Amino acid sequence: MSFSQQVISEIMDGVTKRNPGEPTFHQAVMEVLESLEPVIEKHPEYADILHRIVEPERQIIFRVPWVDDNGRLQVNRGFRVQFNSAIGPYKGGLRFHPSVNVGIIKFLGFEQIFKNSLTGLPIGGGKGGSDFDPKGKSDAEVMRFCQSFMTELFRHIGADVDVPAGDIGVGGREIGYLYGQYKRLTGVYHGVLTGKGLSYGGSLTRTEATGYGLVYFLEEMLKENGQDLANKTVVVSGSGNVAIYAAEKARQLGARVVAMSDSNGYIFDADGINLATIKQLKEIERQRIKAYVERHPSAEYHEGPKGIWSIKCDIALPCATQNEIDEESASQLVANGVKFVAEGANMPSTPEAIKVFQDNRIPFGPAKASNAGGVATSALEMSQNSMRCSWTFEEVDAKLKGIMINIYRETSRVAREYGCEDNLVAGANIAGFLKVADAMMAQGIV
Ligand SMILES: NC(=O)C1=CN([C@@H]2O[C@H](COP(=O)(O)OP(=O)(O)OC[C@H]3O[C@@H](n4cnc5c(N)ncnc54)[C@H](O)[C@@H]3O)[C@@H](O)[C@H]2O)C=CC1
Ligand SMILES: O=C(O)CCC(=O)C(=O)O
Repeated sequence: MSFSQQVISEIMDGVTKRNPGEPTFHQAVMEVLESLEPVIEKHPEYADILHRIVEPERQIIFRVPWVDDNGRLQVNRGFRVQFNSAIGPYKGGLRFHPSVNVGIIKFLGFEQIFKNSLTGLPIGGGKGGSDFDPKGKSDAEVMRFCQSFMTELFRHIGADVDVPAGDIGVGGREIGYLYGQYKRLTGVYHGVLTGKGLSYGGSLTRTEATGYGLVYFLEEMLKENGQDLANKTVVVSGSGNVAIYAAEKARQLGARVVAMSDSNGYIFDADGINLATIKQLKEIERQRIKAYVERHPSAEYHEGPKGIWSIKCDIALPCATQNEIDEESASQLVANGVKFVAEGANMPSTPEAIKVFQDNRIPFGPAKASNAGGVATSALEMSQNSMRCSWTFEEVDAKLKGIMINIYRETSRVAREYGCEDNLVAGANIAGFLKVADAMMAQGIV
């Protein structure tokens, strides 16, 4: 066993023992550590950093009591994991979903360290959320929950300390309620959350940023292979914030998006999905995707989200949730001739699925790089808040595009430098790590 393999195996053993029952966290750490083998071989001095980087600086777990519309007491659990502040204030979204537990928040917070570093902007890594399910709740219930959640969270965050944003189940409505309560508790009007409404400090383009950024990244991947999006058939899983705006940008660039999904099932529309209908159903009516076929009878609805990967396409953009593409789905995509895959969701492909894509030489954009446009634009929102100014849509969009092109180029350059040509997973993990590791070294053992 080489020195680097020994270090990695020792750290992985420690992570598994110290964090029992947290398989997604183990999965996220394993992927990064494996990528870092050539780095530790070349620079053994980084070995000590690895021991520290897998341990969050702080984990906050709290009770969130609230009263439902029937006057009954409900109690949820809240989380904020402040993972790494070496290069800037903790930054990362809040997820409200019944599946949330500390392991899920730790996997997301860990990924966020490297993603945020890749943006080139001064933001550290963090993530939070709750096992609260906003689905089926009234606006008043969501408001009371958000107010209670912030009543504890406010003492741990700040514009230069920790700046949360949205993720699954947390969109403009939730950010508004959270911000209102923060302001009420502190009396301070500053950029403590991103994804805010445009009338109270939000940035133009933040809503579109993750999806648009994903497609800007994809465009660079295509360009590198002498191709573009015109007339390509695209499958996008999910139908939330990331999926909708990835589909919108892909369509603007000439592609045909034929399928989208939610946690219940998927729709296939050979004419191309009508995004106005999806926005109406998901952003306004908060309905299931099944309702699409009532408005577009020539489209098909199928129960179960996984079947979406059996649709023949040139490009697959998983934009729903973690581990949604397993080995079987990846093999199905490859057998049906998929040519490019880029991740919009966080860790949507299992390690086995990634291996299938890589073994078949399918260009593969890993989440940390390809979905970094959302958090990058959040950092641009923080800059605008600090400067007390608002940039135009075009200005923010141009900066976002520049950042995504840069992430693609840097990721492929670093992959080449470390002998992993064309492996963007390795490139993203190494490039993201090096900046944070150098900052940690410079700041001493803290
Ligand atoms: N919102 C953002 O700016 C960013 C989000 N992400 C990631 O993107 C993914 C999606 O997040 P958002 O779009 O913000 O959330 P969202 O809450 O707006 O939408 C999530 C969508 O995924 C669907 N879904 C959930 N489980 C599913 C499954 N198993 N199969 C198919 N669909 C499923 C839901 O029905 C919903 O339509 C998550 O992995 C999130 O962590 C990553 C970077 C930034
Ligand atoms: O905009 C942000 O701060 C959060 C984005 C996020 O949660 C993510 O990149 O996964």
